[in-house]
Amino acid sequence: MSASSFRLLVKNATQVVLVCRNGEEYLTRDGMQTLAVVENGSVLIGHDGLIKAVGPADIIESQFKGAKFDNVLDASGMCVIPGLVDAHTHPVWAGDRVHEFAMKLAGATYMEVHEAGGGIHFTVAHTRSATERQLLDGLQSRLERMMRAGTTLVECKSGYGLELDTELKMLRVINSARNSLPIGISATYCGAHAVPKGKTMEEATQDIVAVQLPKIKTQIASGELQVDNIDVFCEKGVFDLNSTRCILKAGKDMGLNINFHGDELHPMNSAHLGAELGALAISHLEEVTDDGITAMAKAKTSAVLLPTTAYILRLSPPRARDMLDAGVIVALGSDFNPNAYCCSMPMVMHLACVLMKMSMPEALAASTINAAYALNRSQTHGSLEIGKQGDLVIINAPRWEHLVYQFGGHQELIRYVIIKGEIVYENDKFYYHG
Ligand SMILES: N=CN[C@@H](CCC(=O)O)C(=O)O
Ligand SMILES: [Zn+2]
Repeated sequence: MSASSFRLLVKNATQVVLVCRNGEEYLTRDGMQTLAVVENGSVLIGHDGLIKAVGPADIIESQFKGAKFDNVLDASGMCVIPGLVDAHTHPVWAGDRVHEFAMKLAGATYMEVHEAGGGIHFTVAHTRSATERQLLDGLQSRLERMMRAGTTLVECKSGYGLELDTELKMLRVINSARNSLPIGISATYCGAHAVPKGKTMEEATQDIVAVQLPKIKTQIASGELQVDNIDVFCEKGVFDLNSTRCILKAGKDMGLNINFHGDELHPMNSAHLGAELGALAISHLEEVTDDGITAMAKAKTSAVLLPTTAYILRLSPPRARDMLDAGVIVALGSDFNPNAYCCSMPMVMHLACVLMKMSMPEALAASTINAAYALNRSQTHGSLEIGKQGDLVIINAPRWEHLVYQFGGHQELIRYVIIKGEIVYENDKFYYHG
């Protein structure tokens, strides 16, 4: 091959986990059992940030003899996996809720706290009065923390404003983070995260459909905002099925992907609604019915499961095995929010394995290709294949499964995080205890 130049060569990794190798948009149960892995492999990333070659180290070495590389990382003894994708977070807010964690540990339920004016309402009050700069500072440090834990693409929701100005403020903050940090962002408008104090559900629905969405549409058209998805918290005492349908349809009509909270605390028929509307994803699903599972499998509506929430709220975990057996596309998310303060997808994968009985390959596929599918990004993210974005995590361990197995050990295990072929995090304090 003629001499050419590239941004990054990662060579001689003990394992390169491709996840899949045939351009799959997602994996269902059978495809998740044995992920595509190259032993002693290399990955080459071009100046455009895209993967140019991935495969056995000796083949890549001879194929690219004489080529120039801006950067070469010798990954001998280490493993490479695709950058992790976190398909569900609420990272823009002010005011922590550590006091509510104490209440919940003492026995209060999520809805008891919410109905007493705490929970989302507490965060809404603090987020409304925070400045855009304060919110951006908080968001940036949370996203950097996620990046250090291996996340390279993350879904970020608004939803602590519940009125036009604050929802727009949150979406602008997400936009600024997109422009100032290397991490990939999928932005979600979640103005229907709760019914604001002083309004009925019907009034809140009307405000979203007639006031908030049209304004957001104008700002998307003018290029002021980039918004990818629409979300509603479809739950008893929050938004019922009809209001949810009305809001999601209005969002879909303006080109947003439907990606909403459903069947979390009560069976709401959210899964049927998502399938009916062609939703790309429904999150939570702790209370989904068997029929709902069947409907999601048929519609290829992915299930974004959030083991941190079930763990913290001591709920029965979502039925991942039943969903996988029925052919549902299962993805994972951290659900980072003031209730579930977890920025780490490796910890989410561990919880998914232990609490939801997923295998480690299933958990990795759910945190890469399937999470990318939930965000409509699996053409560009979620696996190490030629032409996809060069987002990688290099783990200082001889098998990739250590990242899941060593619960809370990701900070020591992750050696490099790479986005578009650039090192965005280098850990020089790494070590490996076998
Ligand atoms: N369930 C609704 N929304 C969030 C919690 C948000 C909050 O409590 O602030 C969730 O996905 O867990
Ligand atoms: Zn959520």
